[in-house]
Amino acid sequence: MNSAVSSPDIIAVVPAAGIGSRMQSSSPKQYLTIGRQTILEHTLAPLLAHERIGNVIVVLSADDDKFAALPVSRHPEIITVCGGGQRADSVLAGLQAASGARWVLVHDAARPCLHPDDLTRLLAITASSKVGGILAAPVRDTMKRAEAGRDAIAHTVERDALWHALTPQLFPLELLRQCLQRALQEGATITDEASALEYCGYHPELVAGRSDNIKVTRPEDLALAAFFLTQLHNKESA
Ligand SMILES: Nc1ccn([C@@H]2O[C@H](COP(=O)(O)OP(=O)(O)OP(=O)(O)O)[C@@H](O)[C@H]2O)c(=O)n1
Ligand SMILES: C[C@](O)(CO)[C@H](O)COP(=O)(O)O
Repeated sequence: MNSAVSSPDIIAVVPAAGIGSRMQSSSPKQYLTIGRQTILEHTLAPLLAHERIGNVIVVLSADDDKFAALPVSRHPEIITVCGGGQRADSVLAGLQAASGARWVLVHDAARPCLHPDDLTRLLAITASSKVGGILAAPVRDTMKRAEAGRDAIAHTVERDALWHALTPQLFPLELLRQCLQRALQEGATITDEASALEYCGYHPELVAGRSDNIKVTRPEDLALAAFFLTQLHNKESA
């Protein structure tokens, strides 16, 4: 336990209200299992274990009947709220239940392979940043823009300074709440929290993160996530 931390100054929001349609599975992907735990349990573990993170707000779909059966649902730091139609609506619902912390960390339920070193490096920006930032991975492939309406190359996209946005994403709680509310009210397309701040004119920091912090999205991602989690747990127990 780090004695320098007097009390948690970060609250976490975990959007877990999706249906996982691209996963083509019978149950929402956050409840698929890797080893002995669901993807959601793997995702929650490092957040609940971090001394700077207090409550973890898990955003569930209104008809979720699985979370309550998980032991983690009884953790004293867990709060649950109902999500909305889009991920951004779910995150905003989570923010409406967030209080008592200066910072909010938003992390996809579908990203179970978060490395503790990445979490630590992201949290370190609170010492210097007033805007916040995100874990991100520099693009490694040549990127192509398709022609409208057809799978043919229109042109190559300049990949210098091009990054994959990951999660967690970390922002001052009130700033994110205000930016997300305004962006959604004004009909902006918001696919991550940083895009709400960008919409309002801010430039969040990019914190280079590991490319094995994958979002389980398609069927082939499950085996990859299982491999990465095995690597992570072997390292932690070494
Ligand atoms: N209305 C929504 C949609 C998504 N999410 C969450 O946002 C994260 C990232 O979204 P994505 O990977 O797109 O998950 P799904 O929307 O479930 O997947 P799909 O788009 O394939 O249906 C997931 O943890 C998902 O549970 C959410 O809380 N509320
Ligand atoms: C938030 C995110 O994971 C950053 O890459 C991504 O935008 C989520 O997109 P999705 O279509 O909701 O999975």
